[in-house]
Amino acid sequence: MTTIPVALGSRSYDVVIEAGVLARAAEWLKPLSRGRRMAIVTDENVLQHLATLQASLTAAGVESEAIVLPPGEGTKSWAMLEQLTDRLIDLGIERGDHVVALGGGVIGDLVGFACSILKRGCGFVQIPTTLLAQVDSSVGGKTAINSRAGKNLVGAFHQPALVLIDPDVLDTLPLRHVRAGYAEVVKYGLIDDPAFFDWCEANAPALLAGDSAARAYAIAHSVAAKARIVAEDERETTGKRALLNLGHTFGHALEAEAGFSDRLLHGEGVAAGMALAFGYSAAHGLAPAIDAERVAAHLRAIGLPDDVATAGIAADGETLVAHMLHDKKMDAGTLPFLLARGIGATFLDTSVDLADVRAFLDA
Ligand SMILES: NC(=O)c1ccc[n+]([C@@H]2O[C@H](COP(=O)([O-])OP(=O)(O)OC[C@H]3O[C@@H](n4cnc5c(N)ncnc54)[C@H](O)[C@@H]3O)[C@@H](O)[C@H]2O)c1
Ligand SMILES: O=C(O)C(=O)C[C@@H](O)[C@H](O)[C@H](O)COP(=O)(O)O
Ligand SMILES: [Zn+2]
Repeated sequence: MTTIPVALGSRSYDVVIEAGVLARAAEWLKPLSRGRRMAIVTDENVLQHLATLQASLTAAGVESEAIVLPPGEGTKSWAMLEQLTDRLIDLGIERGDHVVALGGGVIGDLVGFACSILKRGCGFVQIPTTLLAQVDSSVGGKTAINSRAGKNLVGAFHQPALVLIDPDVLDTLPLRHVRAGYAEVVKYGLIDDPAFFDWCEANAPALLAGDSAARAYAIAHSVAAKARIVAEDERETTGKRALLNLGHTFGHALEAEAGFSDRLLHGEGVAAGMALAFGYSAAHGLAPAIDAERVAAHLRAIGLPDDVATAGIAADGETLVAHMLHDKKMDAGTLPFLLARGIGATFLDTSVDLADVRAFLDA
């Protein structure tokens, strides 16, 4: 068992990683249940793992009630937020209770946000069931739904009380979603850890094939990287946490163009966005062209998009930049970009001219 603390003072919590931990989840959840019925929120594709979780709770004498939502990015919506909060209120959830989010980043983001506003804030636990959620979204307390105008535009910082990661649940995850989650894994190498990028190049095939050692290493390494960054800059105010946004300004614009649908998964948008950020950096003499090509080649080799066209998007630079103006990093009318000086050397550039970005995207 690996336990990684997220050090945030009174909001600190542990990320517990162990194969098979879902079947023992009650060991951690029973003390949080206060002898009361626990609400578990999940989606229709996670029912097998819901059964394992509920069996563990039942065996420990903890009652639970499942709320099963439709799968997909469309669930991060006002309509689902309303439905979910009404249901939690009907169940009598109190501030001192902990709601369990069992699912991918969609369920985690929605449940976390619902819990941030329910009775002005109740507790929640993340039990992530996708690679993306295990390496990224379950840790750090960013919660949100999408608005008509863009990605994650309505949300809150609300930390979970605990994150329980069972890598074995990934055995049922379709390969397309494993690949999409991998984009957020390789992101940590590109941000500030070139040795981890080397590891990714060597081990991505094993990881994608479900090799348990590669999977365990990638999850623990990613969680440790995210925990370190979040502990330094919980609310993205110093520029440190913004590094986790590498590829996201481009990626969210591509996702918006795809209508936040299965046409382009979040991780796929991030992959294309990271390749674009490196391409832009190289085109402007900031990073060696060979690094940008190495990043794009790696993403292509494992079947992820590496530009606008391979992301399946036909929009021009002007359209994509218009989406970017909703980016949450906007500051007094300026949009800072995550660019790179090379692999493992990402930085926040506040001097990017959007006309250059338009021209780069059109080229
Ligand atoms: N809060 C954060 O810090 C953060 C970080 C990264 C991404 N995100 C958000 O996360 C979301 C994407 O998350 P995601 O990629 O997990 O998508 P997702 O939650 O839609 O899950 C992907 C698909 O896998 C299914 N699924 C989940 N677990 C499964 C399992 N074990 N077996 C079989 N099917 C399973 C789901 O039903 C869904 O169809 C985006 O909305 C993104 O914005 C948030
Ligand atoms: O945790 C963070 O900080 C991140 O930026 C992680 C990202 O992978 C994630 O997609 C996040 O939700 C994007 O943040 P946003 O502020 O651009 O919505
Ligand atoms: Zn992301």
